Amino acid sequence: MDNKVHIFDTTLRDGEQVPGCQLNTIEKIEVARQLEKLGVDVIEAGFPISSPGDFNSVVEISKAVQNPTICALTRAVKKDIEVAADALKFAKRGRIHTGIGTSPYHIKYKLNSNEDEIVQRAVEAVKYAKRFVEDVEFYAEDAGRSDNEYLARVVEAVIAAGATVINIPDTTGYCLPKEYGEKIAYLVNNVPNVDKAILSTHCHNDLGMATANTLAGVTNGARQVEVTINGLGERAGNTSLEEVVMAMKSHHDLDYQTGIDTTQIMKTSKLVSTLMRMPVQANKAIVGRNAFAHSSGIHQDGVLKNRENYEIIDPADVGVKESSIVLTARSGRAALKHRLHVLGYEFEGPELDDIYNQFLDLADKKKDVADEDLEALAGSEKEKQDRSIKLESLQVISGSSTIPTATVAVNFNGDVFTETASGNGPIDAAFTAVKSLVKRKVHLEEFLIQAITRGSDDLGKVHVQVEHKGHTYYGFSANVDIITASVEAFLDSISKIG
Ligand SMILES: CC(=O)SCCNC(=O)CCNC(=O)[C@H](O)C(C)(C)COP(=O)(O)OP(=O)(O)OC[C@H]1O[C@@H](n2cnc3c(N)ncnc32)[C@H](O)[C@@H]1OP(=O)(O)O
Ligand SMILES: CC(C)C(=O)C(=O)O
Ligand SMILES: [Mg+2]
Repeated sequence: MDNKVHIFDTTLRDGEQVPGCQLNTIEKIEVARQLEKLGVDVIEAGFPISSPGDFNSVVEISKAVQNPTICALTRAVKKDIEVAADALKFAKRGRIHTGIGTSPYHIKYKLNSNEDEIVQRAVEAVKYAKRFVEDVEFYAEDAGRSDNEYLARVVEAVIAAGATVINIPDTTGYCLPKEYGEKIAYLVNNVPNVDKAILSTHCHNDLGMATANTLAGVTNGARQVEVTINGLGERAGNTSLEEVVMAMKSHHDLDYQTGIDTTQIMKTSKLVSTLMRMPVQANKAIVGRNAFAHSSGIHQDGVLKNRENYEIIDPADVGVKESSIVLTARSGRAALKHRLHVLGYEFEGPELDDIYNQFLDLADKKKDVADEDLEALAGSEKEKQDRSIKLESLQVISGSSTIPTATVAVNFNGDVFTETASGNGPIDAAFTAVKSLVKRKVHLEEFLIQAITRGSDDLGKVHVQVEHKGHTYYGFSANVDIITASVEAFLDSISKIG
């Protein structure tokens, strides 16, 4: 069997079903172009019958993207199929993805039907789609909870009707990896015409097993995986593209190939997160902020001796510049000594013990220790003063009928400078003022505001990530005033630039 695994990205369809993640056509084109750079084989661009906007997006993505196949979703309904075919008319390679539920739940309670009728509707839908396009994918919705024998009957019938790809969705994320793998194996072994089509996985993450199930599907014969960037998707999400691709790449022994340029992963993740306004959790595999950050002493010591002691992926392989070592009260001498060395200070033996103890005192009081804190500990004249950059005062004007304006006063080592700026919101205005005050070229890479509880009187926690001369710096603050917290976090990140 061919070891090429086709990557079918459904960020713009299943991912876009997430509340609050809807994108307009221009945004969808931007994502589609980035998915093309990433090297996906298929882009599921939308569900054209669902709204004029989604129809239009499929049309425009078909025009904008050349290499991937463009796929449009339908129910097993003639009108859906006609509209999908119309939306795909500009696609270089168009695919209609049609299907129907095959589990007892769906057949009886959702579709008010019976097994024989569902086979007939499935076959009719595939034949009808074939009138418009050569490439027809069939999904057996809720295949995860469908009886394998019945599923095999449906699959055989739709392949005979012309389906080129057969999607076996674990729609409710119910299956265990062994169970899902056995389902694929059952189809491989019991559908006589299975070699005429590609089997596809489409797993949901309700029990946190989407990636494991997808890989179980592949090892048992599936050669297309349906995935989304950052694992976005209905409810708990879909299998995340980055996890499956990197699992296959890391396990060379499996010998699977994809067309993905993995160095584009981080860029794609950030674009989707920003446009869909959906922050990536810090500990998300591959693309989370902490995925390549080492914060405890034993790990830091190990990584400094040999990166591979604690890293199974080279960060550069997924487009992350470098892994980071965060100095906290859980750090040890090795990490401190290394950072001091980078800053130009050499400490050994009792001197290192001494500065390490001072460092621990400071680290117990702070969340993480910045370079200038270390410089102060190391005795640099320049840094003997207090912390170098502090917010002195902040005043913002904002509202529905005014241009948001911010006046920010920042204390640089005792000297206070003030700047006023406007922006598309109060935070943008304040950040613009800060940027012109600090006179450093910083690029805001990530900005995340979170409320800990749900009350309107809650503290706003802000994380900021900025890039300066190829290096990344993190800032953090918490305040009941989210604009103040944002500016403080921004200044915190800037203050860490050496
Ligand atoms: C597992 C998935 O992710 S499936 C994709 C989910 N995505 C979406 O649903 C987004 C797009 N959906 C929509 O815009 C709308 O639901 C539409 C346009 C498809 C249909 O809208 P409406 O006609 O108002 O129907 P409504 O959404 O209320 O109900 C769905 C109908 O489709 C039927 N249906 C559901 N799936 C299928 C299917 N695969 N094939 C045939 N009929 C189906 C349901 O049984 C129901 O029919 P009924 O009204 O006769 O009981
Ligand atoms: C429409 C199908 C493919 C789906 O998203 C699912 O079953 O989860
Ligand atoms: Mg789905």
